Amino acid sequence: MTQIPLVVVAAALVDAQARIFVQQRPADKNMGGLWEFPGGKVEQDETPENALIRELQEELGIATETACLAPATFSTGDIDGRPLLLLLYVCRKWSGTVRPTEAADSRWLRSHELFALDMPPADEPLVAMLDALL
Ligand SMILES: Nc1nc2c([nH]c(=O)n2[C@@H]2O[C@H](COP(=O)(O)OP(=O)(O)OP(=O)(O)O)[C@@H](O)[C@H]2O)c(=O)[nH]1
Repeated sequence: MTQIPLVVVAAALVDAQARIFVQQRPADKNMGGLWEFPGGKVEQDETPENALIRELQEELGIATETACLAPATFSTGDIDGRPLLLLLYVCRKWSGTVRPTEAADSRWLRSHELFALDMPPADEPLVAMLDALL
């Protein structure tokens, strides 16, 4: 049976030094310990951009808006047997200070440094594309 993909949105926050924010998933979560871009699942009746704005507020305490979210690339994969569609946006403008609320750890890294991180399989093509883009 064909399943509707789970849509997950994520942001590459890029600072003035061209560093990208990544955070480590808590050990007790699905894919715990892996590094990822902030974001999460798009809920019913949410646009992808509104979902990402909400997740950035919840996870990092920052505010941004749709006009500051540039669609960058996407990848596909699966989560527990369900197809995954992972949408990555680049965001260079937000208000507030990035303060992770849920992450086990976090870092600001140059794009080439992301290759050394242990990330979910669906993030690998995103990292390669980001490195080419930035
Ligand atoms: N945020 C985020 N999730 C990712 C990335 N790559 C990737 O495979 N995922 C997967 O996409 C799913 C996102 O779910 P989540 O648990 O972070 O989302 P959420 O905040 O809505 O979760 P909740 O159900 O705990 O409220 C996870 O299974 C996660 O492992 C990524 O770069 N960022």
